[in-house]
Parts: sequence; C-alpha cells; structure tokens
Amino acid sequence: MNIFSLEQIREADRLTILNQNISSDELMERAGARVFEWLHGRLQGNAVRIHVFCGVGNNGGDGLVIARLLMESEYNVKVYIVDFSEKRSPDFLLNLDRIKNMKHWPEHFNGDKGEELPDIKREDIIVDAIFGVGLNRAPSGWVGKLMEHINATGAFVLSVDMPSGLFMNTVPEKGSPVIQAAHTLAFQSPKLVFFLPGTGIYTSSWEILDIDLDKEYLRNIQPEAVFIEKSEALSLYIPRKKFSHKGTYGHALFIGGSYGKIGAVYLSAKACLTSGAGLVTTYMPRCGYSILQTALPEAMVLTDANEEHISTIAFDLEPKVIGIGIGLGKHRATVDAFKAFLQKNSTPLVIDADALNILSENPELVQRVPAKSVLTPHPKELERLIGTWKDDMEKLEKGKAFAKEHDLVLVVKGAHTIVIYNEKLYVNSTGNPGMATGGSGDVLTGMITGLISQGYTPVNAAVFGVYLHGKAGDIAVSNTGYEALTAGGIIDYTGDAFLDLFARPEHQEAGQEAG
Ligand SMILES: NC(=O)C1=CN([C@@H]2O[C@H](COP(=O)(O)OP(=O)(O)OC[C@H]3O[C@@H](n4cnc5c(N)ncnc54)[C@H](O)[C@@H]3O)[C@@H](O)[C@H]2O)[C@@H](O)CC1
Ligand SMILES: [K+]
Repeated sequence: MNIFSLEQIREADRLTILNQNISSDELMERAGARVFEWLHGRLQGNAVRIHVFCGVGNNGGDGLVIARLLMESEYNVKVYIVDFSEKRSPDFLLNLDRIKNMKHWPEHFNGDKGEELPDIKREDIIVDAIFGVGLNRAPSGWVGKLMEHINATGAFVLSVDMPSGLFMNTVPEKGSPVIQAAHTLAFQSPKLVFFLPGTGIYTSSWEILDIDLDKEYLRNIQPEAVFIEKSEALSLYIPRKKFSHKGTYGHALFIGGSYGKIGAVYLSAKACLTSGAGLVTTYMPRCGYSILQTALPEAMVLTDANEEHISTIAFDLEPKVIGIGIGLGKHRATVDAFKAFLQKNSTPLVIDADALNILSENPELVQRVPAKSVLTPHPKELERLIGTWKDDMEKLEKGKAFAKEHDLVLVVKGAHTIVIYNEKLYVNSTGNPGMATGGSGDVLTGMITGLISQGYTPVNAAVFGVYLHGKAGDIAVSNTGYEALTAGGIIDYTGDAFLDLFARPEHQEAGQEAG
C-alpha cells in the first residue's frame, strides 16, 4: 500500500475534482459519507451521545458533513466549532449553513469568551475533525487546552484523516497538544507519521477509507513510502525451481562470534538456512567450533587461529554473500582483521552489530563497503553511524542521505522497521513487542543474508526479510505469548511465515494496529 506525501495528496485532490468533474464540496461530501458509513455500520442507530469537534478548514468541513449525516439518521449529535482562525474554508462555511438549515446550532469556541469546557462522559463518542493534513503550526493555547480536555474525557475518540495536532512532515514539539485517538480513519492512504515511534503513539489503530482520489495520478507517482503487507511481500517472493540444487541457492558465509557470543552466529546461520540458502559456512574463533558443529550440523565451520576472538579473516571459498558482525566483539585484533578484510573484499555484505560499531568508530571505512550492502542497525547503532537527530523525520532524512551517498541499503529497526534504499522508504507491517528479545536481530541478519544468497536483490532481501521476520514473530506469539517468545522461536516459525504468503487472501486493512 502506498503512503503519499502532503503535496501528493493535495495534487490528487485537485486532479480528482478536475477529472471527475465534481466540485470540492462534492469530494468533501464523499469523504464525510465514508466516515458516516463506518460509524453507522458499527452503531446501528445506537443512542450514544456523539460530540463532533470541527475546525474551520476542510477537516472541520468533513466533520460537519459527518455530523449532518448522523443527524439525518437521528443520532444523538452535538457539534462544536473550534474557531481557531478567521480564515474559514469555503466548503466549511457551506456545510455550516447546511447544519444550521437543520436547526442545529453548533457551540462555538474562539478562546476569548472563556467558554466552559464541554461536558463529555466516558461512554460518549468524540469525532475529532479539528485539524487534518493542513496543520502547519502548533495549535494556540486555548485550542490546545480544549484538545487536552478531549483527551482527558476517556471517551472513544475517532480522528478524521489524522489525529489533530499531528503534522504531515514534521514531529510536534514536546508539549504541543495532540489528540490521542482510539482509532483514525485516514482518507485514501495512511500517513507516514502513523509508523514513527514519536507520532505513531497518537493513534491506537487506523484504517484507510477509499475516497476514489484520481487513480491514474496516484498509480504513476513515486509515493513517499510503501507499506509492506502480504501482497507486497508476495510480489517479491522468488519461487523455487524444480530442477535446482543447493548451488542454485547460493553459499552464504557468516563472520562473527567471540567467546561467550557464539550463540549469535548459531542464530544467524540457522535463520539463513531456514530462509532457504543453499549452503552456509561460519567463520569464527576456535572456541565456537564444537558448539556450532553440534548445534547446527547443516552448517560448515571454519575457524580463526585464535581461540576466543577473530584475529585474521581468511578463507578459501567464494561466498555469494557475507553476513558479518554478529557476536564479533571489538578486540583490537578483530578490528584490525575487519579493516584488512574490507580492503580486499568485494562480496556484498550484510553488516550487523559490532561490525557496525567498528564502522561508526572509523567512518573512513564506510567507503570500503561494497555498494548495495545491507546495514541493519538498531537505534543506538544507527545514531553512531549517522549522528543524532532531532526527531523521527530528521532520522529518516539523514538515513536517506547516508544510504544514497554510499549506495547502501539501510534497515532502520523499530516497531515498524523501515528499509531505506535509493531515496525510497519501505515501511514494514509485521512484528510485535515479543520480538524485543536478545538474538532477534541476529535472526534478521541471517534471514536477509539467506535471501541474498538465493538471488534476491539486496534491497528486496532486506524488505522481504524484515517482513518474514516480523510475520514469523507474529505467528509465534499466537502460540507462545509475548513474554515467552525467543529468537529461536522466530526461526521455528519462519516456515509458517512463508506458507502464510499463500494462505487465504489478505484480510481488509481494517483494524490495523499502529505502533
Ligand atoms: N484530498 C483529500 O484527501 C481530501 C481532504 N479533505 C479534508 O481536508 C483536510 C485538509 O484540509 P485543510 O487543508 O483545509 O486543512 P485543515 O483542516 O487540516 O487545517 C485548517 C487550516 O487552518 C490553518 N492552520 C494550520 N495550522 C493552524 C493553527 N495551528 N492554528 C490556526 N490555523 C491553522 C491552515 O491554513 C489549514 O489549512 C484533510 O485532512 C481532510 O480531512 C476532504 O475534505 C476531502 C478530500
Ligand atoms: K482530525
């Protein structure tokens, strides 16, 4: 599913009106009607009190359409106008007249009358149509107070298009008011901010409503980001061939491990085999030999001369891809070995853990990383690589610039992991908090390496690997619960994650969990 930018939504809006030969107010009616149908389908005429808060722009206009349609179906509706500006949108004004024609007189808030805050009960419903995509500065004092009052009621808050107070392309300053939505109904496409840690917290779940914006235009543009769900993942899948052999699926090598951290290599190697690599070899210090040969007889083991850490990186094979850094440690000899390895290596890499830390401590080494290699940093490792950021948006911008400059695939880990390559963002839909457990990252590195080994391009391997990893975790938790999920458990359910790609058609987006 595509995620569009503010400019793209505005243009789609304009072209829809032009090409479908409708007025802007007809488009607003369509948008409001979709929200009304959503509510009506669930409430079925229930007498619950519905408080509709409308701003004075087009989001507020949508709110007025929703309120009118609810009233026409005899719902118990109260409308409030949050008069935050003298510049009211024409379609807002048109719909305000229509509400007044129904003999309903909205309560106006404009800040200088010291209005009493409305009395709203926990069991009521609030429709938040104060600000939509047009917010361009923090709401002023009294508007913020009203928004905080809404948040404090404990009522179910349904946000129209986006929770009021969120911006499309920046993150609200600390203390800036934002509506805490129970659910958000977004028009046409989800917003990027639903997936970022600092802003995704403002809606517990979200759904999109199709308002039939200009399909031709939306199909032909490069979206701001792509949301990777089953259908996108399936489109990346490469079927196995009947007349194939282990050589067809590549030889993957893992370089890593140190005394006490052999398990990391085991997890990567096993995840790599489980995701379909033809052959796997691990290169590790001598102390890892028996452990790996015993725990994972399917893998081959090469050892360093040193017992406890890697001191030289030398091997006599030609792997298709190398996963490096898992459990590696940062012993001086290991750092030197890694530097020497980068000088002569041209095989694509999947770089994780201590190899990333060595890179960030020696930034000149980044130039030595082969183009299109995959980097899988968690937030701290990312910060060491690209520097600090003021908010999630800046993090993505810096990530894009870094990936572009070095022609690398960057996997920005989080609740919604985002893969960055060639200025494109791929936002993952799968995964859960049970996966925040030691070794989960080693499994991901193993999966991505395994996919590259089989012939997936590095960017596709990263996007597909992140999806599969999360999906395996999601299937696993349905059996283990969050707490008991371990990294090994994610590997155990990788097969189910593959099978799930071909299971019944994807359920409609309804009720997605965000954040
Ligand atoms: N193409 C679409 O997707 C459609 C959008 N519609 C609705 O239109 C909304 C966007 O409407 P608008 O562009 O009018 O913007 P909003 O209604 O989101 O915001 C209101 C206006 O207030 C001003 N403003 C921004 N921040 C302010 C602040 N802190 N204090 C005071 N004034 C402020 C801006 O001029 C802004 O345009 C969407 O979110 C959606 O709900 C729908 O009506 C139909 C179609
Ligand atoms: K809103």
